[in-house]
Amino acid sequence: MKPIQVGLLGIGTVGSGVFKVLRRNQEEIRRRAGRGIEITMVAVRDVARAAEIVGEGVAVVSDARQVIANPAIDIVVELIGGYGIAKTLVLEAIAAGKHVVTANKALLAVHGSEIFAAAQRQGVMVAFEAAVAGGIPIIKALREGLTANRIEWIAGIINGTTNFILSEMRDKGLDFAVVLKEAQRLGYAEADPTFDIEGVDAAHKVTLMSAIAFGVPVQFDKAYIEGITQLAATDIQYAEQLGYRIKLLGITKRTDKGVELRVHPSLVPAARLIANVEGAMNAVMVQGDAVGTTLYYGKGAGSEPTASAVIADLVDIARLHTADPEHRVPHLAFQPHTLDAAMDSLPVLPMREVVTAYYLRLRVADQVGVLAKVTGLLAEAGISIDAVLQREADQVGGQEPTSAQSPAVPQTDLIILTHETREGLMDAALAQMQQLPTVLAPIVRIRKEELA
Ligand SMILES: NC(=O)C1=CN([C@@H]2O[C@H](COP(=O)(O)OP(=O)(O)OC[C@H]3O[C@@H](n4cnc5c(N)ncnc54)[C@H](O)[C@@H]3O)[C@@H](O)[C@H]2O)C=CC1
Ligand SMILES: N[C@@H](CC=O)C(=O)O
Repeated sequence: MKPIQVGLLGIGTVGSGVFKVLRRNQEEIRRRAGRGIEITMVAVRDVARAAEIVGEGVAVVSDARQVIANPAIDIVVELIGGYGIAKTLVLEAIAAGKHVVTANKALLAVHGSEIFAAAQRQGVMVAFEAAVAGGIPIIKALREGLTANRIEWIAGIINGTTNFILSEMRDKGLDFAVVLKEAQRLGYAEADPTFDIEGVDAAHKVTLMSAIAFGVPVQFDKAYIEGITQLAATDIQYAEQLGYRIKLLGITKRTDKGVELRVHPSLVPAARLIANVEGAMNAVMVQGDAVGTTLYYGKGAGSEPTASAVIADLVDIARLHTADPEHRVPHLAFQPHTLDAAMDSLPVLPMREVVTAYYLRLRVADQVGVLAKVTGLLAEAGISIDAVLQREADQVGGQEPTSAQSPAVPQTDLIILTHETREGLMDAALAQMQQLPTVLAPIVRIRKEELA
């Protein structure tokens, strides 16, 4: 059988990895796919540089539309990134009857419904294993391996840049800005690192997993997103003293009222495997009713790890493209006509309806009765306390007094762990606590997940 012909749009970090791995492992890949898979055309901004990577025998062009228009190309691989030109090109490739592989989580999280619907109409596949957790085959696991299960929840470390930053801040006591620069130097961070550190990249990924897990459309606009830029080294150290690590988690959970879809820093018990995922590594926990808890671990970014996922998609398409479209694995795991109806019974919940536990840190005046006032307000709100810790304000260092603080007032940090409560109740209690004259700085609130 003649080889499948692939056109690459973009040959940067991921594209060059795809090219190298496909060439290095071509014989094994051919035996798996049942036919060869060859990159025959590449579109890129810097044609001369790309020509050096691909060598002779591969056409390198600067206009991506030449790839899409080439009738010999069976699969278009979009590795440009972003929502702009990438969206136009993906839709044009679909309209031209090409199968598409993409690593672009931003594009699919925001415009997935439109893109999957267009692909459905054209009878082509849009494969995106590399879009979530890089080299970890989590899309395949959720869509196929766990297909017997009613998925209960997913919690993942799905952004390598932020996990690297949190690990380095904890281990080496380094500042946020220093570690971010290093993450950029190592190629983990997105072109605009704001997406990484503000939690947007993780929200793109958890949005895709949520849709596949619960059979609902992709709904990035309803995700709650909080990054790590406000996180103080003080809290990382207090969490450690209490037996927890702070991780940026992407969480999606099925509840009686709907689906939680959120990204924020979370305290996780230090004994959990996921709490020990360090550096730029990713890990995803999935809880299914039949299988129980499963954990998937590996490299979530980088040239060859991400290429591994892109090529797995190419092999899938090589195997499946001759099947009737209705006999292929649905893009979002569930049959497309069922997605909108499921949204009615499983709406994405507003953050005030989310139920979770909390870590609170209050910088307070070290006076008689302060603790009683604070715990009294929590009790009035019906919020149960799990543990209280008091530490001298300068004991872990790292926090300057705010302008509201008088250096003459002895200060202390109250650290409170609560049991689970509704976020709306916690918001109201925090607003009241913040009004107390003995509370000297903005209260720190970090959510806490037991993940058991
Ligand atoms: N770098 C990583 O580790 C991972 C990246 N991804 C995703 O993979 C995609 C690609 O990422 P990278 O390879 O890191 O990006 P990159 O910035 O290294 O490469 C982008 C490539 O697109 C080309 N390009 C830009 N505009 C173009 C246009 N109009 N026509 C043709 N080519 C054009 C550039 O010349 C470059 O070759 C993004 O969606 C990213 O989010 C996903 C997982 C991991
Ligand atoms: N910037 C991302 C790269 C992969 O998606 C990350 O840090 O995980």
